[in-house]
Amino acid sequence: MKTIDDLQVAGKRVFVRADLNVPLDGTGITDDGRIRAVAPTIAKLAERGAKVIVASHLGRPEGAPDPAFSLAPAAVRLGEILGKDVAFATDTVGESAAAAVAGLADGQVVVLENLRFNAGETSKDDAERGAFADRLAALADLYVGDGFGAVHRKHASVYDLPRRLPHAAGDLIATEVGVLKKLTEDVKRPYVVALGGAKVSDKLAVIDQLLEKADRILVGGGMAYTFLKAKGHEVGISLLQEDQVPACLEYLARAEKRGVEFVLPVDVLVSSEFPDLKTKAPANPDIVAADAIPADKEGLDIGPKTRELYAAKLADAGTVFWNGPMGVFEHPDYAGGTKAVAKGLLDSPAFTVVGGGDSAAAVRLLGFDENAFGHISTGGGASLEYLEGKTLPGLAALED
Ligand SMILES: Nc1ncnc2c1ncn2[C@@H]1O[C@H](COP(=O)(O)OP(=O)(O)OP(=O)(O)O)[C@@H](O)[C@H]1O
Ligand SMILES: O=C(O)[C@H](O)COP(=O)(O)O
Repeated sequence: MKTIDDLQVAGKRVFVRADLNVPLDGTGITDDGRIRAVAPTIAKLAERGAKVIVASHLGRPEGAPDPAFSLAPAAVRLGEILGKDVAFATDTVGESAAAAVAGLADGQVVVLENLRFNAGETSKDDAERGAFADRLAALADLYVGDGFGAVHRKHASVYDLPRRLPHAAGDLIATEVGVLKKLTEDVKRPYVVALGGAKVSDKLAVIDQLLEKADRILVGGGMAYTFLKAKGHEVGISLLQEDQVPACLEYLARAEKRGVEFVLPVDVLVSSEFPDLKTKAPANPDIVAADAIPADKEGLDIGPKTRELYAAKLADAGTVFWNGPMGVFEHPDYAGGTKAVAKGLLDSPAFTVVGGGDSAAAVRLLGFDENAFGHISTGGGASLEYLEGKTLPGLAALED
């Protein structure tokens, strides 16, 4: 993969595909880790005299503008981090973007509006995606891929655009790939993987491959309930990927056969409603055994016995990879499981990697020192798929 140092950027319009998909509380950014992570690449390009065009997705708007997913707050925050004015275009390939790019002097930066306000960005139709990539390509002379969190997506700005412009990997992608590569080549054992979070359908499949690599897999967060269901337990109104129940059964059987320790929650915190993340009003959850979730309740965090169990399972690890919060950590009543696992990582002698936008944010928001972990990856799904050994569209496009 070429790096920024291989590009002559002075005076050129350089399109930087970043991942500014940061957690928002209304319109306020609750954790700016992903913006800080890509800022050095943007600063370097600007210092070298590029006209820098930053583009990203935020959330999952459905191919049309939605103010709730505007990148405007991220542009403001990027300006604060860089210590310079950052322009903002109110569209991605329309008049505002064209005018903003045309108005850039060397060393200036513009952030375009959310790429996913355009249906072409995420389209499964190659021609539709290609047509959108053509319009993006018209804005720039060079492409720098640095949105590591999105490299597993075959999207126009990630996969099709680098095929249309001379391209290189940004410094964040280079660092991320460097660390994760080590986890695929040379892991100190026991290798423990902790999985949680909410993107269950995306992430269940990685277990298939992890069963070949990990010695122990701890499951929490929204991911746990499909496994509990597979074990024959009722999960009430918890997050459930019903169509994956047979796959989960197969994973459990294979884990046993291969001698991979597969650890599920023994107790959970439940409530009849999802907590209010804005007011953070007390949720007063109940603690129930994992095989006794009431029909009208939802599991929202791992319980105290599970926290102790997972801490013990992390204590002797040689390597830990953790993706996905153990519960709805954004609410204080459901942050305990995520806190316990974060502390378990820090207390273990292992080389620890935390992956994922929300997982990394959780670590910081819950007061842990991010520098105490071996590596905090900006990619959740992306890092998991990398560890799975998959070809990631956004990395393959940069290698070509
Ligand atoms: N039991 C649960 N039920 C519902 N949501 C949950 C549960 N446990 C965790 N979550 C939610 O999972 C979300 C994070 O999941 P996600 O899979 O997006 O992780 P991530 O670290 O951001 O990875 P990525 O970078 O791939 O998005 C949090 O917002 C958290 O509230
Ligand atoms: O948060 C992430 O994992 C990345 O920003 C990718 O977002 P996506 O899962 O909506 O494609």
